[in-house]
Order: sequence, then structure tokens, then C-alpha cells
Amino acid sequence: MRIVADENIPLAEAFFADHGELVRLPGREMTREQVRDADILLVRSVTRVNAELLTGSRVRFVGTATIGRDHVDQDWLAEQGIGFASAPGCNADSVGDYVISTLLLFGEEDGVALTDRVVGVVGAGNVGGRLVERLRALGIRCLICDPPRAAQESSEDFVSLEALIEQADVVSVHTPLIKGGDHPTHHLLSGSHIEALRTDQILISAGRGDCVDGRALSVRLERDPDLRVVLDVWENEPDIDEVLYRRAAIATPHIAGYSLDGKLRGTEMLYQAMSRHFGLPVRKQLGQLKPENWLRRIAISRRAPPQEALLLCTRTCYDVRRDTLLFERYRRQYGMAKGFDLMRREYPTRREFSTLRVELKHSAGAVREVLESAGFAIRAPRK
Ligand SMILES: NC(=O)c1ccc[n+]([C@@H]2O[C@H](COP(=O)([O-])OP(=O)(O)OC[C@H]3O[C@@H](n4cnc5c(N)ncnc54)[C@H](O)[C@@H]3O)[C@@H](O)[C@H]2O)c1
Ligand SMILES: O=C(O)[C@H](O)[C@H](O)COP(=O)(O)O
Repeated sequence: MRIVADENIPLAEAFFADHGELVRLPGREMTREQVRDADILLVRSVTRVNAELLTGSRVRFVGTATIGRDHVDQDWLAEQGIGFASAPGCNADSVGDYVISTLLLFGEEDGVALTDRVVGVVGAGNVGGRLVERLRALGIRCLICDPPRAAQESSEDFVSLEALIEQADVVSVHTPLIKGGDHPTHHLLSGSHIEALRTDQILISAGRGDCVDGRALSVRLERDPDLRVVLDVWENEPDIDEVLYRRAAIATPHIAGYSLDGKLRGTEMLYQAMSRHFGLPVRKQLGQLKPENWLRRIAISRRAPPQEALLLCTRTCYDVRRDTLLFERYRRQYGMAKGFDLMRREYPTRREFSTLRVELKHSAGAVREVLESAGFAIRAPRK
């Protein structure tokens, strides 16, 4: 078989090369000619997979190593009898790490404890749902806006978007891009929602850029530069609006989910789905192939105040400021669109919180509780 894979899918050779010739290509420029002779196509979110790309090709299976699927015309694939798989949840916890790092940063800047802010999560699926679990475990009050879930779950846990904006201190958007149906998300955060934000609120957007009206946000920020917005996803990536970029408190090039762990999980999920599709045995497992952790463990004293311990472990693992500074360096050196994609391609190795083993000399206590809630792996003596 011939396999065409995006150059930014780690371990694709290790998982797939046994099944045929593997060709790597830059995803954003993939052409019809390049994929015509492929049997399997493995992409990321930057490749639009549709009739235009695949008509007349030999492709029988398409996999996207991402959670998002809005770049794939799934109906067309189904009509053509082409198998399809995505990687649900693969990097969900990495996005959670990004949000927790951001909350800690603003907490430190403002001298506000994490638990003193109410976090509103819009879209509580794998990413938002898991984030809510971690934040609640940390003692943070969370509000959830997720109308599709609210319609099914008859729980009182859900609020409207308007109520969430009114009551939350942080509004964190994690919805997929959905253009039709009962709950479309294109410009879900519309001009009127953006106007309703209070200056002391924090807006985080890490779902898809089109879920937030970028023009309205830029206008609001011009008038109200103290409003803090954290933008990981943008309209019109990679050639994003430079004015909005400058007005954002934290600006990153769609890397919230870019941990090595999240990406590798995505590759493994595609390998499993491809094997199922072609009736092949699943012989490989990520555990056998995963690269070594550069930073394996950290020891925390029992006297460390829990919030200090959390800050220390979070910073050790991931600090969102690094990515905002790095993005600015790439932008200056290469210009916006090229810098955006280059930083993503050369993204430094980042590991999920769960890969850092925190050694405690004691089995219980507030430090352990806080670190476990945030998602770190704890090693402590048995009680
Ligand atoms: N920035 C990144 O690096 C990054 C990483 C991973 C995922 N994502 C994006 O985040 C999205 C969500 O990921 P997920 O794993 O949680 O997906 P998911 O499918 O598990 O969950 C999506 C949730 O959004 C809810 N939803 C749908 N329409 C809504 C609406 N109108 N208002 C509020 N909620 C709505 C759904 O009911 C569901 O609970 C992905 O589709 C992807 O686009 C971004
Ligand atoms: O949907 C996802 O999983 C994320 O948005 C993913 O991290 C996007 O990465 P890309 O495919 O653009 O490299």
C-alpha cells in the first residue's frame, strides 16, 4: 500500500511503514496529484479533505491525527465508501494543561488565588469536560455551557452562554467548529457576547478560531485594552489578523494541544483505526515506542505550600509564556503566516502534566491533593 502522511505526525514510520511505502508531505500544501496514488491518507487539521482533493484518487482510508474534524468532508467520504477516523480526546489533557498554566499566570499577575475565580467552560466534551473535572478537583467553581449535552442530560449543571458570561470570571471556549444543525458554533461568541464581557474578565479561545468573532473582538480590545484575551486559535490561520494578535494578552499559534503525548496518542489511534478498517492485526503499541522523558521526576517537600507546589510543577512542565514569546520571535523573523506554521512544525518537545512524577515524602496532605487534582502523577510512600 502507499501511505501519504503529513510531515507533522510523529512516529508515523514506526506505526505505518510495515504496511507499505510511506511518503511525508507538508499538510497545508497537499495536492490532488500528490495523493492520487495513495491508498491511505493521514492528515492533520491543515489539510482540507474533500472531493476537490480526492476525486479520482485510490484512497480507501483517511485518518486525521486530531480531535477536530471540521477540515474533513465526512459525508463525501462516506458516500464514496472511504473509511475515516479521527483521534477523539488524543490531546484533550494538553489543552487542559495550557488553560491551567494560563490561569496560574494571571492569578500570579493579579495576586488572585486560583479558587477565587469562577471559570466558565463553553463546550464540555473531551477537552472542556476533562478541564472542568480538573478545575473542580482543584476547588475552582465552574459553570458549563453545552446546549447539546444539556438537551440530553437533564442536569441543572448547565447554563446559557449569556448567564455564563455574566457570572464567570474566566470564559474558556472549547467548542468544535459546526456550521449547521441545531447548535452551530460559527461566531458562537458573537459581537454582542463580546460586548457583554467585563473588562476584568479573561477570555480564552482554544477550540476553533471561527467560533469567536475576531473582528468584533479586535474592535472591543481597541476600546478596552485592559480586557485580557488568550487566543490559541484564530480565524484564517496561518495568516491571522496582526492587529488582533497585538491586542491579545497571550497569543499562540494553535499549539494548546501540542504535547508530544497528545500527538503520539493521535498517531496510535489512527494506526488502530486503520488496522481495524483493513482487518489487520494490531501489533504495535505506543508504550513500546514512546521516547524517553527528559524530565522524569521532581521532589517536593512536605512544607511546600500547596499553591506554590502547583506553580512549581506546572512551570516545570509547561509555561504558556514560553510559547507566546516564541511565537513573537517566529513572527518577527519570518512574518505572520510563515512564522505561525514554522513554529508549529519546529515546536519544542512538551510533555503532559501526567508524565511528570512528583515525589512526596509523605502519603497524604494538601500538596498531594492539589497536585493530583491538577493531573500530575504522584509517588509517595504507602500509608
Ligand atoms: N487548540 C487546540 O490545540 C485544540 C486541541 C484539541 C481540540 N481542539 C478543538 O476543540 C474542539 C473540542 O474538542 P473536544 O475533544 O472537547 O470535542 P468533543 O466533541 O468531545 O466535545 C465538544 C463539545 O462541544 C459541545 N458543543 C457543541 N455545540 C455547542 C454549542 N453550540 N455550544 C456549546 N457547546 C457545544 C458538544 O456538545 C460537546 O460536548 C475540537 O473539535 C477541536 O476543534 C483544539
Ligand atoms: O483538533 C485538534 O486535535 C487540535 O486542534 C490539533 O492540535 C491541531 O493540530 P494540527 O492538526 O493543526 O497540527
